[in-house]
Amino acid sequence: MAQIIFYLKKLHAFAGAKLYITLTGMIVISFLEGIGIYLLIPMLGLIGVFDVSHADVPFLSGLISRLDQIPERYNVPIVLAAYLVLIIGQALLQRNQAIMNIKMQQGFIRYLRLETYQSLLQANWKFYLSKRKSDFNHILTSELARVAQGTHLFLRLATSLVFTVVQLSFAFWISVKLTLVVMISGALLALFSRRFIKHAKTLGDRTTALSQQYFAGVTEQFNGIKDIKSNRLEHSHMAWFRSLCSRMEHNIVQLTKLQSTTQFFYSSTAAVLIVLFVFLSLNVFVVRPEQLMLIIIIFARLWPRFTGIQNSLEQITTTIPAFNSLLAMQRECEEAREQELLSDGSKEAAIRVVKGIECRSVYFRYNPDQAVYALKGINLRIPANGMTAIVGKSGAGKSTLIDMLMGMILPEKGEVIVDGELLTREKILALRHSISYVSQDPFLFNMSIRENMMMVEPDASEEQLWEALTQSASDAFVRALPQGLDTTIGDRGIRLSGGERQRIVLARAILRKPSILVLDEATSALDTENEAVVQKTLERLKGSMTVIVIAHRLSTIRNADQVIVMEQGEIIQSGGYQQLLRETRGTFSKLLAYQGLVNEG
Ligand SMILES: Nc1ncnc2c1ncn2[C@@H]1O[C@H](COP(=O)(O)OP(=O)(O)OP(=O)(O)O)[C@@H](O)[C@H]1O
Repeated sequence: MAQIIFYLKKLHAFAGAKLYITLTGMIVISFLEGIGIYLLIPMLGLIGVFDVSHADVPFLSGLISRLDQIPERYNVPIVLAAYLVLIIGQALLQRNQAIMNIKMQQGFIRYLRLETYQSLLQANWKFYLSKRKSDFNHILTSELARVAQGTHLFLRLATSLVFTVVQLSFAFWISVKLTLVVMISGALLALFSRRFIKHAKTLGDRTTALSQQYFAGVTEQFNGIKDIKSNRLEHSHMAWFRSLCSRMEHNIVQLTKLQSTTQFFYSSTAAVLIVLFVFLSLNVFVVRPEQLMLIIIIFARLWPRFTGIQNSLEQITTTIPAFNSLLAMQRECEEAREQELLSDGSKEAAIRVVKGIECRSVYFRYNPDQAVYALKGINLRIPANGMTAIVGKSGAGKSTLIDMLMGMILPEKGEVIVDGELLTREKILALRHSISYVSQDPFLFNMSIRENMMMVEPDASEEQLWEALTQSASDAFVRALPQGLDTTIGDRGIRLSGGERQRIVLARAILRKPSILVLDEATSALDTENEAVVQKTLERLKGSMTVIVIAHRLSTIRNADQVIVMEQGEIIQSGGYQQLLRETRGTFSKLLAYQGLVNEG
């Protein structure tokens, strides 16, 4: 309930006055609907179904006596015209209401989407380390829609309640005893159907869990489709998918069964009650036929409302898990917030590193509950405008160290110092603004090469673009593409090879003229010839920017001013390339020996 109120407040903040207009509209429509039915009585009276001229029905008898004063020939047209105006007016209102409603609902979905997306973008890297990508897809698609639907259902429920209260008052006015019978029966049924609502909650939880599994599974499957196909794992994956789909189908059928069962109970009880009513009215309470007619009409209006309320409650209950997941995700994002995305797009000024970056006794663990440290007692100095290479076996902690230097993660113990000043949360973004990072599996947007590059440097000239492409050894292959720089790449365009993608991303990184260029295995897919070009470029760049390189292929780092060798989260060797080469017993020499590079030093 608390979650629904939280989102209702959000809806209120988003929709403002529109919310009240919609709610009022919903209530007015309900009223008109009620009056329309009420008008049936004089109409029936006029056509002589029964005599209502002396009817002891509140409001109606007054209306009828007024009709009596008008010449009889006008009575039928007046009542029929009133009925027409009412029903057409109501239909028109309903039309506008439906449009307004959907506008508000869709607007609210957009608002939630933007808010959630922004919270996600504002969260720090550590938050992402603990999440699956599919969780974000799931939240932003299915769960968000369910939350908006739940909020909408809640509004419908609120108007239903208002309408029910109004109708109940009418009914009380006509006959207290009979209305009490309806109410008590309704209350008993509501009590009885509590277990249905509980069951609905369980099914709702299961729906969330299953759709989360579905999203995660499908995303992972298609990420790994090459492995699946090349290893002939199609059958086992199909079996997994089939079983998940069956469970989802079963869950939905269960939900519908539950809803239909409640519907059945309400309809059957309605029939039993109507029979009981007619019997009691005629034999025990001795009610006039017009009154009985009205009571039955009101009852027929009221009972579906009870069913509707029950139904809405069940449906709202099934959406509560979605409310929980969205709220939990937003709260986590809030806790992990490292920045505020400003609507005018402004960012903090980039800082240029002039002296260097230092780590002093830095410790870091991915999981504070485990004893294993990914970084242990790291002491190092990365001089500005030089090239530092980080090497070591897989899992040694190289990427973690780079993340620390880029301010993506913060030390558990120890300090990171940039140009003599402690790297605090406040300075992280300014530091990152001065970094270009190229990963092993670089990311390119599904647009042209030009657009991909200009994204980081919107004012770049044609000359600057080509210069960056030349420096990353990409100029020749880009020229050979059908539309050169304007060729679309990615899923909808030309598919580039791993090495080509790496070079384009490297060009993009260089174009930005960062203060620090970080290459995390960024040249792993290049052939020897292209790698030599990139090496020369790095050699040239290092005078004007700080270059940090992780490389498994040690030939890449021959020009490094400093090499840092890591093992199990610690720095076990460091120094110039040539110096480490001379330390024949050191790990670096061994790594070189594995790659047959000892004599090439
Ligand atoms: N997101 C994470 N959650 C938990 N542990 C992690 C995470 N990322 C890395 N680790 C652990 O931290 C240690 C260091 O990993 P890191 O990725 O820094 O190594 P690396 O030297 O870059 O390896 P590689 O060369 O294979 O990329 C490893 O033991 C790894 O299992």
